[in-house]
Amino acid sequence: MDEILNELLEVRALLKLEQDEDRKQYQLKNAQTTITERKRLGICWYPVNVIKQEVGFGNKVVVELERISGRDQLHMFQAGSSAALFTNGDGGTLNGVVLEVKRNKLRLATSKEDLPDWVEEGYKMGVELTFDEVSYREMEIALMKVMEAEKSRLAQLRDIILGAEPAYFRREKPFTPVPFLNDSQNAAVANIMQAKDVAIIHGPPGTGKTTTLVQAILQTLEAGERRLLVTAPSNTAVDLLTEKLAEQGVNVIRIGNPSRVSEVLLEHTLDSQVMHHRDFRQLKKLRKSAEEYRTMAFQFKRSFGHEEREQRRRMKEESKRMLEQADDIEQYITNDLLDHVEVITCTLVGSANRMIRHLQYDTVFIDEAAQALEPACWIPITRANRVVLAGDHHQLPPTVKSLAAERGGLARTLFEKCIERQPEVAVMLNTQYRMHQHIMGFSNSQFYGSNLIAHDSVESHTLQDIHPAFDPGLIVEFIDTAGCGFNDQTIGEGSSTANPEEADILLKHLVNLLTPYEPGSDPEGENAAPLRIGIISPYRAQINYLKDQVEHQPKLAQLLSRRQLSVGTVDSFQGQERDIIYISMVRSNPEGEIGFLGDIRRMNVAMTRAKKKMVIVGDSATLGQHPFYQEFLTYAERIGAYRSAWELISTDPE
Ligand SMILES: Nc1ncnc2c1ncn2[C@@H]1O[C@H](COP(=O)(O)OP(=O)(O)OP(=O)(O)O)[C@@H](O)[C@H]1O
Repeated sequence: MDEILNELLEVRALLKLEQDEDRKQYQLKNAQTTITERKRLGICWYPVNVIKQEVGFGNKVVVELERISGRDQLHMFQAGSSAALFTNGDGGTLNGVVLEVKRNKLRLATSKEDLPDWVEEGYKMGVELTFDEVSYREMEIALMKVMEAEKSRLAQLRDIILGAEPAYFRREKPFTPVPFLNDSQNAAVANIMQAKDVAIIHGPPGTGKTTTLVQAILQTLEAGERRLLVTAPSNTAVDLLTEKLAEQGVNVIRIGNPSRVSEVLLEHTLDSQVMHHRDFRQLKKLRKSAEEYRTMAFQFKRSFGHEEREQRRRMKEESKRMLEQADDIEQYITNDLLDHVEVITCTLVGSANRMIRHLQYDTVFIDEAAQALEPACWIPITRANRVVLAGDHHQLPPTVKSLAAERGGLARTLFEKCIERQPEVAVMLNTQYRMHQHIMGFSNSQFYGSNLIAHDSVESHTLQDIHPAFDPGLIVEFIDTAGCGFNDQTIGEGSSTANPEEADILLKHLVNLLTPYEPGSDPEGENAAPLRIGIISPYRAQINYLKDQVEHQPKLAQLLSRRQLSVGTVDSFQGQERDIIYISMVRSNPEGEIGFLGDIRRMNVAMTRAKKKMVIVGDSATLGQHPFYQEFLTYAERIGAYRSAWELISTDPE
């Protein structure tokens, strides 16, 4: 027991380090720069005008701001960001959360029921992003709850998930397989239905993890559980699940701000559900009257006499009284909705949102659990009777900014701990629907114990299936630049690395491959989709170079503008797939220095994005000094994927 408490104390200490580092990086970027610089960085708009004020949830004022200078410049504001309105008139600031951003306007939900006087007094104002302390505070609260739990359900879940107590399953419980799921997917759903405490879906690339998770949620509802929480660390994943559940006719409410605007998502936000409630009209009427009183009150400016000030005070009070009443009605509507809902969806931190933080759930589902910080996972678990985790601990771990926290193990997830200490709670999905068997082969042997199988529909598919003009050729190619005299170069004070010559070889190969293909000539049909290509590199400087060069190749530029070609970091491709993937390894030096190519989980993500063709360009002499890449080279030779870059160089007309 003490061991578990010590472990949690350690996690708490690491989280503190991370918070300090995160804040430090934020402050460095923000506070030590001038307003002009902050504007340039896209974290500040200045000056802005208040073009509208209204009353939002909890009687707090929502202001709509419009930027006056720097219009249409790129910026970092997005729904959900913490931001503050500020003035250098009297140095005031007003904290809030961004609700919505539209080109040069944004709506800020402030933390106050009344705007401070400086807003009305004609000072120049700006709005800027602030450091997000809320997430850290919620993680800290959750960790404390977990550590303090005794003889409660939370205490049991903590001990089971962290491996100190066995997990219990009702294996005798009958389960009817879902007809369109494969055997391992059905086994994962059955495992969830029979689990009393915790179950894990381990979903390697392309194995239908989302499909399986959605079916598990439907089955759980069918079995009579009411009110489930479905969460993930990222808004994108939460949005996807919300849409899929809504599609299945589930009564679902999305708490928090969706990351994109879609009809289905908007319809399922709490705000929208409140608006469609039968008692909403009453609420609206009260808010409107309150607004009228406020407007009247503001007609009495400070400079007027005692009588007017008194009037202003009375009207503001009346307005406040009405708003309180409106708030009660809103609370009633919200409770009514949350009492009857089947599934609530939100991010991990969002599960501590004040609208739902008091709720308990029969089952909490956490998707992308292998990418979430442990303390963030505890936030929803403190509200759970049962927990289901889904993810793949062989793909990207969560990002940790503090080197000390990372070294201390903060990137080690709850998913990883649980699957290692309680392997029997997990079922691995073993059939993948993405990669040709040669593309799957290496990752399969390195990470999945060779237990993955390529489904019949993909195991031998080739580019010819997309377009008859393609030569089926090799499915996997390793283009070896060893001996070509290339060298990687450090860019920007050691922060990134590039290898332009390697990039040129890569693009030359791609242009050759695409010779028989005319953009826009893709076969038409119900399931036909245009060819899609991805170029991945772990290094930002290399990506910048590649992007620049792509613009100079007419066909590639055309594909880029048709969104059939994308160039990006490994992280930007997580969860995605392309027909063709090129990977630029960059590292090429006599010291065998491979930098963060040594992060093999990141490389596993890169190597499992391709469906029909994967081309890796790199220097075998440098890469081969690392055992993982040495094995890759052996694999490439075994399947006949090895080629020397000389073949490409010698076909150069120059
Ligand atoms: N049982 C199945 N039969 C046929 N196709 C399936 C099956 N399960 C999943 N698929 C297909 O596999 C693809 C991936 O499914 P899904 O999006 O659920 O996967 P995922 O595991 O969440 O993906 P990722 O690897 O990005 O995490 C989809 O095109 C889906 O239609």
